Amino acid sequence: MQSNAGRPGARQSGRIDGPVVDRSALVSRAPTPSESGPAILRVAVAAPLAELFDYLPPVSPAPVTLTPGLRLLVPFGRGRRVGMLLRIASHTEQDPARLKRVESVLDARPLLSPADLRLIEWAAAYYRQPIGEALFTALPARLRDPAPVLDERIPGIQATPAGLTVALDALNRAPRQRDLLALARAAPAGLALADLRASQGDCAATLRALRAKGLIETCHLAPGLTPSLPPPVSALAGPALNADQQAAVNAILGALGGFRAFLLDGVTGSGKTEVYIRLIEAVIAAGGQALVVVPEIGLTPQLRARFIQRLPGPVAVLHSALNARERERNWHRAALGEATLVLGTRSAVFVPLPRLALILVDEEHDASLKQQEGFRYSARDLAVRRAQLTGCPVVLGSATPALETLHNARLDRYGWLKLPERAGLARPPTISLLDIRDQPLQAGLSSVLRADMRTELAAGNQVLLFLNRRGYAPILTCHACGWVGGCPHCDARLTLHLNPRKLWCHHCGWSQPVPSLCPACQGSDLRRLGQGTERLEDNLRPLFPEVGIARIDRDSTRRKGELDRLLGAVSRGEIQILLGTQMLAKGHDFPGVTLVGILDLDHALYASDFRAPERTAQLIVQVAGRAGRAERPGRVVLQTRHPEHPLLQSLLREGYGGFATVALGERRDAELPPFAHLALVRAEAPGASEPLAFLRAARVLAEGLIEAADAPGVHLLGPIPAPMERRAGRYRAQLLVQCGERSRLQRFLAHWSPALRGLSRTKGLRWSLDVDPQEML
Ligand SMILES: Nc1ncnc2c1ncn2[C@@H]1O[C@H](COP(=O)(O)OP(=O)(O)OP(=O)(O)O)[C@@H](O)[C@H]1O
Ligand SMILES: [Zn+2]
Repeated sequence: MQSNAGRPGARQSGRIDGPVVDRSALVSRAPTPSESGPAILRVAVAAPLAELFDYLPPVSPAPVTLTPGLRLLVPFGRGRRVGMLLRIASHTEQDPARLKRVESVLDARPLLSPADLRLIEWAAAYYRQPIGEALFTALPARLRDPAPVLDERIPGIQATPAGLTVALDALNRAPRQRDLLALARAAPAGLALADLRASQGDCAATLRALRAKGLIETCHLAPGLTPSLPPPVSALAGPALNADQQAAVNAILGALGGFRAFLLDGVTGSGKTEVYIRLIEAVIAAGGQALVVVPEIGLTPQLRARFIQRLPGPVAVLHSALNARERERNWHRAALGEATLVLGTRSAVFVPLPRLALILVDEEHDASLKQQEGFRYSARDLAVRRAQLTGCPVVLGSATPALETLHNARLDRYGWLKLPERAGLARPPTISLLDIRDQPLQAGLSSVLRADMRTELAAGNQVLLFLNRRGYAPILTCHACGWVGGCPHCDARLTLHLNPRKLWCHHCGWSQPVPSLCPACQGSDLRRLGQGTERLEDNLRPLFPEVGIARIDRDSTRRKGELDRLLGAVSRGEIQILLGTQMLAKGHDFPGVTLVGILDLDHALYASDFRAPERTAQLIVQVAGRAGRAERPGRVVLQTRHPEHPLLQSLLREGYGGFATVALGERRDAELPPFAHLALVRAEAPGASEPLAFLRAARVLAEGLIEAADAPGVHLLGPIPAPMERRAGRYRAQLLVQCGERSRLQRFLAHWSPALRGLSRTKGLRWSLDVDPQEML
């Protein structure tokens, strides 16, 4: 029997090939409990297991009161595992004599509060994910190991006795040193280095100089005591808000203190970020903490700088460019209530915030807010749930809201705040379609677009070219026999890259040398078909030899700090032509860009995923939105061979709102989200038949359960092979579950997902359950 069997409220969830429950974990050599009945500790173990496990308290008295949210080291199977204490009970379903004891308590105080635990438990239940997996996904990665939390003292500097007494005027010839010393003197308990860097920029050399003079020394600050620094010297006050911005700010401020969800529906360049900053200012001034969640790519240095420069710190930033220690330290500063603002990607939605008063989700339509592996949660949807549990407002901001979000706004579930106009003097860009059928192209650019580029560059403006395909050429083929370089592990072609030179699979990462002769017929006429960003860059240089050109895509920004460097060069005007993939599409504010060229999006117009039109429309509007963000008006030229395509026509005539109305109508007719709710089971195995066989069995199981779960109206579609059937050497298939009512779907999944775990599997078969899937691949 499993440790939580029969426990009221026990949760089960689907899991991927996790270890089976090891019953030996429960066989105990521990001392017999006392007569009075011991406390039973219910623990979630850091493993993909849905069950909670019961343990006895540790033998030696714990250094702290046992409270939910503490990490424990527990015997498990033949080894030990880190777990988290979730509940303290007075009895167990197990034979108490067989329970093992907790070995030790790892933390001095709970890492998660009851409210944090509630959110994570809710998420694990909703997404049918093992609780241990969900919990430890929400914590900094290092805490999966029995390591103690980081030394919480924060490295900083403080003035020495000499530094406190020296006359500041003595430093007049070194004004930076004088200013930093003045800051240090004003903070007798010391200044956190991280805050100093955030507020003053890189000041390592100045600090070294001051230290050499014996005026400052390094120190460690206790958390919770770091003073907030004044905003940096360079900071400017924000612009006066326009009427729409002010109305949005007022509506949201009026909702503080209780739950309410808002859609901030503001066209590109309408000043949504400015609205966020005013809201956060108010929250901080009232002693609260704010949480801002942004997509992977959205956390650009520019956005970080805007928040950090305008708001009194400390700001805890959480993104993938930080190393694990920096992330963990920022996590603690948030959890201890010290950071007033947390700015982070997806997993920031779980960061503990004792005084949380406002949640903002920027670019809420972005697909990267949904985690696509392991614990498959939507950070946007969890942000709304968290706001509800916390009793605070949540604001979802976008120029191209997800159809789900627009639907909620139309039904009045969300307050709908609109910023229909660009802020300041900026006007909306004009968009034109350019029919390139029969047009001679150079570097993929029509003569019209090239002429437009010359005009803008001559006027001292910047040009942005968007091409959503990285590498040199998507196809390498033999002109004699028709051989095409394909991935040996995927149903996909290999992309030719020249820097470094290789044939590369964008789906599984496989790469191989570029052949000089055709591997099939030994012919020597190998041709490169099509154009990726690498080739576009090469082709542009001879066409525009005079100007600075920068390419921004995943390859060109792989090195740490490279994206910052390139974006810096753009904003200083050292770059005139900026080309790249969708990394360029979002969030950037390039005031000098007046012309945007969209080179080739035609393939996206005919993609099979039901969300493809929505994503394509969002991409076009977002890319177009990079044009004309300051005084100079912007133009967008979209090259296409399908100028009559309805999506392009509706976008052009009626903008994103018009497109969305049509798209929502189509979703209603097809009974797709937001008019129905989906769950997707994916299975993959080394052979083609196994995943389909597993999913057929899953379907039979489901058909038998729909009635038992009292979930009529749950429909099963499939199984079918995935659109790309073979990937990384494995065959993939999927089974879709659809239901008009979310609660019914949940009821069905509650029965089905534990049953799925009992299905027999062939060796090497893996499966996963994705609730509210975003990608159907
Ligand atoms: N009230 C205002 N008056 C003048 N300028 C403003 C005002 N509000 C914002 N701006 C400026 O307008 C520009 C665009 O603002 P912001 O980047 O906040 O827009 P956004 O809506 O977040 O854009 P996007 O969704 O396209 O990323 C910025 O340079 C910002 O400083
Ligand atoms: Zn591959």
